Amino acid sequence: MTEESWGRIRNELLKSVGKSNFTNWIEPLKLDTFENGIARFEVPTKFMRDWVSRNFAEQIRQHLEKAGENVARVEFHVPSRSATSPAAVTERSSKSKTGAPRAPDDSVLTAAPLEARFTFDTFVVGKPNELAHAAARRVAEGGPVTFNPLFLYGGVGLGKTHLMHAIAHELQTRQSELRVLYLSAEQFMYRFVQALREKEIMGFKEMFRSVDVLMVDDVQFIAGKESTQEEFFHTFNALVDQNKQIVISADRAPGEIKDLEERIRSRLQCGLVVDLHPTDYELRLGILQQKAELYRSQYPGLKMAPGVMEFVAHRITTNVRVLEGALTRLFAFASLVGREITLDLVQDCLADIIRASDRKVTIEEIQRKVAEHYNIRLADMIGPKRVRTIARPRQVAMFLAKSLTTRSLPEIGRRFGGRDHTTIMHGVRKIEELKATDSQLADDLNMLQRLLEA
Ligand SMILES: Nc1ncnc2c1ncn2[C@@H]1O[C@H](COP(=O)(O)OP(=O)(O)OP(=O)(O)O)[C@@H](O)[C@H]1O
Repeated sequence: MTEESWGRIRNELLKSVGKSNFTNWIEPLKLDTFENGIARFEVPTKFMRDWVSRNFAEQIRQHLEKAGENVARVEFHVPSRSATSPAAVTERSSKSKTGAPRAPDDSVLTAAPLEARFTFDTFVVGKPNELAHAAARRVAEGGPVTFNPLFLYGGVGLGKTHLMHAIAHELQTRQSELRVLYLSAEQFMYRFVQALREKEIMGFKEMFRSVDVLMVDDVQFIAGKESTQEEFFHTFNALVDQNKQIVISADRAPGEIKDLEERIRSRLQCGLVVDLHPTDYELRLGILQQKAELYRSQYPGLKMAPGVMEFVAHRITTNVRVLEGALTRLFAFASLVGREITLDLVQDCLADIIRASDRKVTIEEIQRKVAEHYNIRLADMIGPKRVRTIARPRQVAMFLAKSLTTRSLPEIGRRFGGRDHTTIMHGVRKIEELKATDSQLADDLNMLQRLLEA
């Protein structure tokens, strides 16, 4: 391949990766050699090497191939300073040319792959995560270090990893010369053990101490692992001394991680400790709406009945990962069977998830809260009176029993003084109809639902 044909290929790449990716990542590549089907490119920094090999190598290889070059793989290497470290490599398959599985180091694990969709743009902000989001944004601005470390914690699937990747993406865009290293605590340990085994501990130390931003996910993993903790401690101190930003995440607050050395615990508490709270209804709805937008473009023509998103946001409260999984399943299922996404379809398709995440609101609780709200006697909820002032709240309670519990209509009927399931169905429909036009009723329902969920 000549410089000239590489020039043409670059033009093609510009079209496929877009202007800003091209300027950031492709333009700085210098074709070094092209021999035996291996195209070697020079990249200015290690970080860039890892980034390009993770995100663009395959595209580059395909473009070369399209242009008629017989290319088995592309490699990137940093000249001079880091010439001794292995080049990041991407291959057509995970096997090496000899057919043997690749050793882990072949692909350079200096940073774990970043998930492209974990950006600030796709992160929905609500009350439960606004502080964590603001702190992450501040770090991502890349200005002078104001708190070190930033310690993000929260339960499973609440967005810790998403925020960390978002910081890395943002820093990358703003200051591509920064060396940002993101990895899980498990990978940290893995690399440490490997360095010990291969007597490359100096290289390990040098690598970790030369980054500008270090992000370690799931730090609770190193608890109880003595020598990894020790090494982590030294790395941490060395970076803080150089005023380099550190971002840490864990599933709980530093003080609550068992078997963590006291000196590490206190270091972790030194900066800003913020938690991601469990999601609330509004945040869940926001996340669902955002994801649904994406799916709508993927599955054009698929219809969704009103109230579906609200129902899912009410009923699936476990965590965002489960919420996303539910939506994925819903769209895939609906498109497979060619049906509109209705509440019935949701109940069919997500029954297991809904059951698992059921908050166990009881019908009795619903009756009590609704009676209190409308100022009627609890006994009248299940009694025979038909006056509107009692019948309407009773229907509201029926509606909530249907939407907030997994009880069947006959079962709900039994709890409402032995009424027939058709009566319950009538009540539920009535409220469904009314709430579309009666804003007072819609507000009442919202408030009651929130009360019952609290
Ligand atoms: N506020 C949010 N907006 C949009 N998506 C979100 C939000 N919070 C979480 N998610 C999504 O939920 C999923 C789980 O999030 P993530 O992997 O960041 O969780 P985590 O807190 O790191 O969980 P774990 O403790 O299991 O590692 C991801 O797909 C992420 O994009």
